Amino acid sequence: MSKHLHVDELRCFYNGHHDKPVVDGFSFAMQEGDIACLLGPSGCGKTTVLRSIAGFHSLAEGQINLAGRQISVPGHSLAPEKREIGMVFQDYALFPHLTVAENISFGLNGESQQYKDTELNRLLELVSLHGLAERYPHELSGGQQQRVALARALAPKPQLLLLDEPFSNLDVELRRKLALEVREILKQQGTTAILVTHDQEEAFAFADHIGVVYQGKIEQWASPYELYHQPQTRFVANFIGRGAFVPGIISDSGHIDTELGPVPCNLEEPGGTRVDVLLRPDDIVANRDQGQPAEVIHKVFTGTANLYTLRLPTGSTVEAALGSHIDCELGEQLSIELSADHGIAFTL
Ligand SMILES: Nc1ncnc2c1ncn2[C@@H]1O[C@H](COP(=O)(O)OP(=O)(O)OP(=O)(O)O)[C@@H](O)[C@H]1O
Repeated sequence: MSKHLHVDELRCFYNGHHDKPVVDGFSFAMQEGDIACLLGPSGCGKTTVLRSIAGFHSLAEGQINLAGRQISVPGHSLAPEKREIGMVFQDYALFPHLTVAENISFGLNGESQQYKDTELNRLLELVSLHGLAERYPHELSGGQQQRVALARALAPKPQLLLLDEPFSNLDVELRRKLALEVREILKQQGTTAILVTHDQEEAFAFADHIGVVYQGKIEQWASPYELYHQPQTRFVANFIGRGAFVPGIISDSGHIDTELGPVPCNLEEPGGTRVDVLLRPDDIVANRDQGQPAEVIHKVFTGTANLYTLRLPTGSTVEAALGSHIDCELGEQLSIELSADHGIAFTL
């Protein structure tokens, strides 16, 4: 099946900075109805890619195709309003002097009155704002305003919806809740969407596929599960989830020997190869009788668990999420062992 969106080898510059591209060799593709996320640290180029897809930034190289149409190539860019792309921004961008109903209807301009009325009701229902149609934006909470912005963006039935940090003005709890709610709405509509964020939990809750972006490129394009369990680069391993690297050596029997014991090997390198192994906090468990000593150097209580940073006898540190009933103070020794069912290692 041919993909709905193709982003091919994008290269982008900003005026006056022609020596160094901010986006370089950037590619991904999406099926219709897919929800993706571009996740990466500040300044890595996420917004530039989103703006290129929306038609606000021209390409130096590469091309973008949406729903069988070429919408951007160097020297030619289809006007943003002709792309059939909807956008939701961080700052809601609602018209302050228009009611909720009028704001949403704005996305239905050019349609017959009967169609407008039916669609408006459907959209109000969809974003659970039925009772608030006559309110003005300043009479709504941040979460409600963002639902209006979403309904307005969905009204023209866009081929693609772009969401640029749409939840970041909201408090953490509401952010997670709204991310899940919006995902449900998009899935219900079959809308293809791309979210840009640097919030990993939000990306995990929202997206089917995540592109981890670093220095203007996609480091890895994968499901949240794969990114966490099979990171393909050190950057992804570090950036996604928690954990720490410890040194290891690949044994002749195909394991990796570490100072905490053997870990299954994910690499096809010969015995004797030196590697760094990523240990996640849930790879380490307490074992009072047969464990190995580790000194508590940092501790965060997270409710269900204590997240410990532990120093091993060689000086390496690891993180361990241990049940909150295991309550040790800084400087105390814990007895731990490895319980990793797969390894994540990188050659030196
Ligand atoms: N108008 C501009 N002129 C020059 N350089 C720019 C401009 N806008 C962005 N940049 C630079 O381009 C790079 C990528 O910026 P971009 O906004 O795409 O990153 P981002 O990943 O979206 O970051 P953030 O998460 O902070 O929004 C950065 O180094 C930034 O400083």
